[in-house]
Amino acid sequence: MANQPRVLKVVLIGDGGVGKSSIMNRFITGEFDGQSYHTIGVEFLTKNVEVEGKQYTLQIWDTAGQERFKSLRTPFYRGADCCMLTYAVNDAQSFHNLKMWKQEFLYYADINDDKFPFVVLGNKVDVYDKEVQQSVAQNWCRENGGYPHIETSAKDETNVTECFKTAIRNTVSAQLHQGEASISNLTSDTPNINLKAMAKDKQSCC
Ligand SMILES: Nc1nc2c(ncn2[C@@H]2O[C@H](COP(=O)(O)OP(=O)(O)OP(=O)(O)O)[C@@H](O)[C@H]2O)c(=O)[nH]1
Repeated sequence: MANQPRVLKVVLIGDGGVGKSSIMNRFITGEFDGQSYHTIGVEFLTKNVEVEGKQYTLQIWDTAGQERFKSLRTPFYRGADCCMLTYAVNDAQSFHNLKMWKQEFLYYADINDDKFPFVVLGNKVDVYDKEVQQSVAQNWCRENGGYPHIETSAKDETNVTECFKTAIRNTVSAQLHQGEASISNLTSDTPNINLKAMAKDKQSCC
């Protein structure tokens, strides 16, 4: 059981057309399709990934970004371990909409915790008509919760594997901190149990 890969549910959200499906497909199949097909509802694929000597099964949920599919995508936010807020670097509006996406996710995932492990992706970094500078996006991430920010290209494969590995590291670290925070809330008269070690064990189970 200890060697079973840990399953992590990662949800990709962001405006229609920013490249969510392309990022997922590039990561899973290694291929890129220049055609545009709007996702209807959600699709999910899995992939086993090793990070720092540990095995994870990433369950990647690609959601439809178009407003008309809102009711189809939001039921799938619950139970997410991590959320990738995605914009396209050549589409400033998709970057401005990240705040709305974050709120939608927290509301429908029923999460109050602002420390939820979001990762922000600026996709299509291969294009020449960049509208969102990296420093601007990094500032937004810093001011909105200290989220990792990664510029990706599903087209030329820039940082595609790296962004999912960052998602894993960030999720594991956030869950570990949550475990430690709940431990520190317990009274100190539990002397015979190493609670911190238990929280760490929990990371490698299920
Ligand atoms: N230049 C470039 N184009 C990309 C990149 N990623 C995706 N595209 C193109 O952008 C378009 C939209 O990509 P999708 O992956 O369908 O976007 P999406 O975010 O899944 O869109 P919805 O399903 O509507 O939410 C397609 O024509 C892709 O080929 C990229 O990294 N660089």
